[in-house]
Amino acid sequence: MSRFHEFAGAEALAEAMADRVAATLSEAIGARGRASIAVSGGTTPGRFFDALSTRPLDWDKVDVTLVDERFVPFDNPRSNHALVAGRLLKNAASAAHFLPLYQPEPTAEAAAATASRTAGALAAPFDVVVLGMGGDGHTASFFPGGSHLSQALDMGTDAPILSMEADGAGEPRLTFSFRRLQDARLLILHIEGEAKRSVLEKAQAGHEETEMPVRAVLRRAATEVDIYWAP
Ligand SMILES: O=C(O)[C@H](O)[C@@H](O)[C@H](O)[C@H](O)COP(=O)(O)O
Repeated sequence: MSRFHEFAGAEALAEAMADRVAATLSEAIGARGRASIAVSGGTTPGRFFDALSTRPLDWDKVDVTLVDERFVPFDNPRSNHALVAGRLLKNAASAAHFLPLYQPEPTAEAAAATASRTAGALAAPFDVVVLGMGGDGHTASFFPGGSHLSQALDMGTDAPILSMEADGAGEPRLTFSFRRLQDARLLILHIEGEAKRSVLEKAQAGHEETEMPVRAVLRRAATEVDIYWAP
């Protein structure tokens, strides 16, 4: 199930989504003393990060991590950590505690195992998960044809973080599993543009998850998905 939130433009979406996420994080801190959020990288979330970074809350009680990461170090322009450091972990949000997925290990598999003991050890469920979606219907690093796709989508998978390789992914990836993302207290899918709306409609019209892995989130996430969209 999902709820569709349409906005006139990207700025209005970013402000509304930042308000909703900030309220959820503050509520979590009030209820449990800390809050956790896993965010996606890519080109879509920048405005949202800028807006969220200004929201007044007890950021020193917020654990921030990534839904997925490219297997590259911080100084690589493809790094999602670098994106979050530059666009989110500033202003009020500079006080947040960030847990990276990338680890300086010889392989992505070894990095996934190490990250599973650090970022992956954050208490489940996340308070907030923000997903993006690619034109091929991937979300997180659940890519069609991915090397560990079935394991990543399997609710029986214990490992919180897995490596993933796929033709459409570029470098090897590190990704939280579907199981660790799907029950977030607030589960958002953030997409923008007409092309992505068409991809979403195609995903909603079918059921084969290996073809469009975002379908796993749309069809069987424990939490109802809040879809945020602007043209
Ligand atoms: O590491 C990543 O790239 C993201 O986590 C990925 O899942 C992203 O959300 C989609 O690929 C959409 O990316 P765009 O926002 O660039 O379209």
